[in-house]
Amino acid sequence: MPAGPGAGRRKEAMLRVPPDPGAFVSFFSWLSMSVLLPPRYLPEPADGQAFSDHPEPRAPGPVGVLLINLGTPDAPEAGAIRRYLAEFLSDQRVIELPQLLWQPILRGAILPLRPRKLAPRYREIWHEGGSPLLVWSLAQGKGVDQALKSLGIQAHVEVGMRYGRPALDGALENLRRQGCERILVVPMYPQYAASTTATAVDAVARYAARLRNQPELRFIKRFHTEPEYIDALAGQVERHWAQNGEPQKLLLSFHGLPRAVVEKGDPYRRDCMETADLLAARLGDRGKLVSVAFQSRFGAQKWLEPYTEPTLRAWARQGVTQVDVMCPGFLADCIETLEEIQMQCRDAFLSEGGQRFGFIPCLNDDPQWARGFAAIVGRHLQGWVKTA
Ligand SMILES: C=CC1=C(C)c2cc3[nH]c(cc4nc(cc5[nH]c(cc1n2)c(C)c5CCC(=O)O)C(CCC(=O)O)=C4C)c(C)c3C=C
Ligand SMILES: [Fe+2]
Ligand SMILES: [Fe+2]
Repeated sequence: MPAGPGAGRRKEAMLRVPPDPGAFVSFFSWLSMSVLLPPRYLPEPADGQAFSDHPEPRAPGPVGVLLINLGTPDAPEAGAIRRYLAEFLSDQRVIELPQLLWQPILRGAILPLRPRKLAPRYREIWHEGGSPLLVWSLAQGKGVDQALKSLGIQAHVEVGMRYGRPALDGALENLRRQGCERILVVPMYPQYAASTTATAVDAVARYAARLRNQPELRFIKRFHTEPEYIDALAGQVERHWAQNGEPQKLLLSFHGLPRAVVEKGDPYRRDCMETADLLAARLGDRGKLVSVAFQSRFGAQKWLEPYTEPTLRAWARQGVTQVDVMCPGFLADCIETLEEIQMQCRDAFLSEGGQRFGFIPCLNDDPQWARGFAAIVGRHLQGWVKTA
């Protein structure tokens, strides 16, 4: 179609970026910080060669891999849970409301009540080494480290949490202290969501903004279509079925998101559906057992549907007696899988007449997944290290 006279103007209008309301706030922080204070950067390790005219040629430093997971409370107690939720739920990538409106609700209604309700639930799932999310994330970091070495890839692997400990900044400091000038950042979320992946990227960028000598950074956006991930999920399902028999239905339960953020362009739902299609195809004939639902609705607005627990209840009422549930969006078991699915959803399904509820664990310390994750990481290190 030939471009009409208004086409250029229309295109220009499409490209115009609306003003960022946050800029108003940044203006005041600029006024208070930059006008009065010089920039303050983190100290750099000195090698004494800064003024040398003939410096020793430097061998390229080691490569760092930073695995980032969500984070979890330090203890299964109301105080620790309150500190964790305060940080997590103050993130505007997670709750897309103006702070002026949201903070009174968070501080006045959620933080006084929810931690006390969550404490016994965390206690039920707590491991000797801490919160399961932490224990399994660290185990996965160790597994990836070993698997990279056995692929002949030399890299320092660190695990950092977006909220709580071990802190992301500390993990990045550890990598810098080990001389890593090239860092691959790997959010531990197979499916991209702004509330998980993008906030991890933002936090790394904020850390980098505090450095004079920035490392070279790469980011993995998502890896839900990588064959190693789908194979590891299929392996987990097949092992479960070999021990327990096949169910009538296999429900893939992903963490939910508010429907509105998907309508505004978050690709998360699509990533989840692609994951389900690939896993179903990988399971062959038994792929027809697969359905998808979304768990963990929070607040009053509509979240992604169908919801997990009502789906299981409805199936039981319709005469489905045997189901398995798996949570492919979580690499590590956590309160969402061990308590919400394995306990609450099991009770709901059995109370409606279901007879067998199977919970298929997350990939956790599965050695097949450690090798697969390392292979995915290795592909993103191409050009930085020798890869087979
Ligand atoms: C209220 C908004 C929330 C959004 C949006 C959200 C997205 C989201 N979360 C995960 C993964 C995890 N969430 C976990 C716990 C958790 N999530 C929310 C809220 C939102 N999540 C809350 C309030 C909590 C705390 C528990 C509760 O109060 O119910 C966890 C587990 C942490 C643990 O300690 O075990 C994970 C993991 C994803 C993947 C996601 C978006 C796709
Ligand atoms: Fe969540
Ligand atoms: Fe939840």
